[in-house]
Amino acid sequence: MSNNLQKRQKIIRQTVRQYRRQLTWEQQHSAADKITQLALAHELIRSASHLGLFLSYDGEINTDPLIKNLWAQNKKVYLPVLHPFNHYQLLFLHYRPDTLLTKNRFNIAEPTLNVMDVIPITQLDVLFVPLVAFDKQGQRLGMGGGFYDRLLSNWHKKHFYPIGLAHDCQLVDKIPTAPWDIPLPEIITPSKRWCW
Ligand SMILES: Nc1nc2c(c(=O)[nH]1)N(C=O)[C@@H](CNc1ccc(C(=O)N[C@@H](CCC(=O)O)C(=O)O)cc1)CN2
Ligand SMILES: Nc1ncnc2c1ncn2[C@@H]1O[C@H](COP(=O)(O)OP(=O)(O)OP(=O)(O)O)[C@@H](O)[C@H]1O
Repeated sequence: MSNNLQKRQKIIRQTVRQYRRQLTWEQQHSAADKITQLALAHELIRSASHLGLFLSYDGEINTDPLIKNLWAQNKKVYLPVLHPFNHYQLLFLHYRPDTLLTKNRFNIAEPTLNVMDVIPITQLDVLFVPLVAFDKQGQRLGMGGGFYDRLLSNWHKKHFYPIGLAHDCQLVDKIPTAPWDIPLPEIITPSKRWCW
């Protein structure tokens, strides 16, 4: 990757993560409420049984209310867990109200690894994708680990439908992209559903 591209991406990450952290408790609460309502009214999500979510950190939109509503509808929720050996891979584990959580090396809560709870990514119907910034073309910039880029490559052939979740303040003019950056077909923010 060119140094210049990395630098531009780093500046966007720093700026937008700062915006996110500055959101007040009230703004966070209202944002979580709005994306939960938008998601629950979404046809594809209504018909999905197996959904990949993530547990929020560093100012990301709070997914707890959405997860609780999905559980109440008897849907199965899965969370990403860092692969123990393969540093760039995520596993998805079944998340239930009584699941034990531990902190991973990034300090993000994740289910304790138990192979019995792992689901092949191809069995997910919907994959909610975290992101740091997005633009009006649907390009996303993540935390920089390349985890979701790898999952999203050829997503059309993998059965699941990816949906980004973000605050409105995460929209930027243009994300400088690398060849492996995969645009999302949809991003839900508190104010609207962005579809491409
Ligand atoms: N909620 C949530 N879970 C997620 C992701 C995410 O973006 N959001 N990920 C999406 O891929 C994966 C974790 N990816 C990450 C990639 C890099 C850093 C990172 O650079 N963190 C530190 C610095 C490094 C460190 O502490 O060792 C930082 O905050 O700057 C964090 C997470 C899996 N789980
Ligand atoms: N499909 C891929 N195949 C091989 N390497 C990849 C792929 N996607 C990303 N990478 C590698 O991962 C690194 C990080 O990628 P990038 O900065 O685009 O991550 P990100 O989109 O911000 O993070 P994430 O996807 O985890 O949210 C890149 O420098 C690249 O080396």
